[in-house]
Amino acid sequence: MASSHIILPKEEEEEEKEAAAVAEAGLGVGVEADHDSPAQRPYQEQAPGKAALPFSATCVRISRDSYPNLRALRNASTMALHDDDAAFVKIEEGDFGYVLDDVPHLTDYLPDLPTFPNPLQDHPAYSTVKQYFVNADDTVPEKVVVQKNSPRGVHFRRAGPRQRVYFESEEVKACIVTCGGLCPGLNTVIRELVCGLSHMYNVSNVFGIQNGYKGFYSSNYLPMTPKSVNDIHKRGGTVLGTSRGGHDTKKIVDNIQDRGINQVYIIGGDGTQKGAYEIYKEIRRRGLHVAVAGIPKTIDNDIAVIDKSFGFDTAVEEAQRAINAAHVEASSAENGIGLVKLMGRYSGFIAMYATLASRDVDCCLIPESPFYLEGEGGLFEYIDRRLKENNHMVIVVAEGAGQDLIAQSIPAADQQDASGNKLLLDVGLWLTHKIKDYCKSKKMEMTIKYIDPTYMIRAIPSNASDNVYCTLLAHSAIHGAMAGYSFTVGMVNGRHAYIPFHRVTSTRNKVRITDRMWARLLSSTNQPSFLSQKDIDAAREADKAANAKNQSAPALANGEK
Ligand SMILES: Nc1ncnc2c1ncn2[C@@H]1O[C@H](COP(=O)(O)OP(=O)(O)O)[C@@H](O)[C@H]1O
Ligand SMILES: O=P(O)(O)OC[C@H]1O[C@](O)(COP(=O)(O)O)[C@@H](O)[C@@H]1O
Ligand SMILES: [Mg+2]
Repeated sequence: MASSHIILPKEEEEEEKEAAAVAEAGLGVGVEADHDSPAQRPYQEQAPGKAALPFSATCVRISRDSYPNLRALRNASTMALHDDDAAFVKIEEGDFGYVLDDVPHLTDYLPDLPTFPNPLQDHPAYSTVKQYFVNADDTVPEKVVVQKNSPRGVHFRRAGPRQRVYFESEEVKACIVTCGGLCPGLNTVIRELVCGLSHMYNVSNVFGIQNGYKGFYSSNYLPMTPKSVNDIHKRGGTVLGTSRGGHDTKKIVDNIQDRGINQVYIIGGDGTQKGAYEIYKEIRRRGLHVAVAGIPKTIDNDIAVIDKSFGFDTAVEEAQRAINAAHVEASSAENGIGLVKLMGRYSGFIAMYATLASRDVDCCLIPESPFYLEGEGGLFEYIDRRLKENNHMVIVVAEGAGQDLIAQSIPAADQQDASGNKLLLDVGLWLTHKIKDYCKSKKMEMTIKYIDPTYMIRAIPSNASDNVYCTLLAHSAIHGAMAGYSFTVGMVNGRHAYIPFHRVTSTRNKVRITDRMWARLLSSTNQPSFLSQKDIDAAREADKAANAKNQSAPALANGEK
């Protein structure tokens, strides 16, 4: 395969200079392992017990010294990669600007591990599957919209069962932990991990870690069986308990090592995936035969790279009940206003999708789109107009919206939770008072009903489609761990993929107010955009800069395919 193909015109000169400097200093791309192409090493021909190599072509260890490749990755995507992470990044470059941002494999530091046939091939239920195993070289593109001459861009390793695995079923000792806030579907993922390990790979040693990361070193591990988890998907929350804080890498890995755990399944959001990455790095430093699989969870749906996080659909669906109630209350009163607060600390995906789904919402406020109350084009003016036209209105506000505005009238205490997340001021309550005061000042009779369903929404079990999604995520995670990879699993453009930890933790998805999805919302509610021409130009410029960096394709909004 060709390499060093992505050279972007913008920085060509700079690149050349850097490459020359690297060559002069005698530095370069450090090749960790050189793997044959699949044609040269059909699995069937391998001597039993000999390590099957995890992927074809060159596995490159990127370091500060192998700068051109690192630059290629940075250029091929909008990701901001820290140099500290660079030592753990595996990049493979191919023809026409193809970049594989690969996930680490056990053989990266334990090259002589034996392999075993995948027990799935003897499973009667899977005997009808046309292709038992995914092709070892299959990858999934990060961007699917490309132009004729654009480079092929960043790809991730496709998820799925491999022909050979790096663990014998009897020797697997797996553990599962849930961290961070609750989210519909946690119990379904736990259930499907336990059942999938047992049913697909005959693994019977599975343990639950209680109450998040701290449970690794402060509680007993709970044995879990398909029988003990049979019904848990019908319940909200997590049967294992969860927490924020408590991540102590050394103590966690000490316990993993002492208890002989060799597969770690970590369900949680961006903070949790950062923790999973730290655990992986420590496991690797110690040279342990342990795979780490992250399953991304966040009700806010703001985890980078993946199409959607589990539980999001359920949350949007459940939010309809609150919006309906707000609409009933508002439309039954004279000048009635229904105000619904939905979750979304940094991003307004739940609010945006719940609004678009409902059609009863007159105004949606999200963190990404700053709003103002008074004056021309402000919220009060819109409320005035809407009540005159319709006699009632429904407002949906994401909890992270308007925080700067609130801080102007309520001194922010700047408190944080155990994970270091800033504690938010209640925008719903604040807005209720502000609207009441405004109407009073205008001597306008009105009724406002504030509904906060946030914790009720995230405490319910996942809906049918999320249940299926959770099952697929759990299965993909199991296949990857059995095959010896460490990764975060997720759906990328409709295909499941193994994504490097650094990818999902280095940025956060946000609603892009310059995208068509937000325009759809504005047109469906008819609300003011609260943006001046200057704001719009600035947002466009920011997007342009991001897209210029990502030459492979213009970035699309989450969900806008
Ligand atoms: N940078 C980090 N390194 C290691 N662990 C982290 C990091 N950030 C958060 N965590 C841990 O991840 C867990 C959940 O994090 P949090 O941000 O609260 O939720 P979420 O994972 O849902 O985003 C907590 O136990 C926290 O200590
Ligand atoms: O009250 P808690 O448990 O800290 O959770 C509240 C926060 O959790 C969230 O649901 C997001 O958390 P996750 O990313 O962990 O799912 C936010 O929307 C909300 O601000
Ligand atoms: Mg978080």
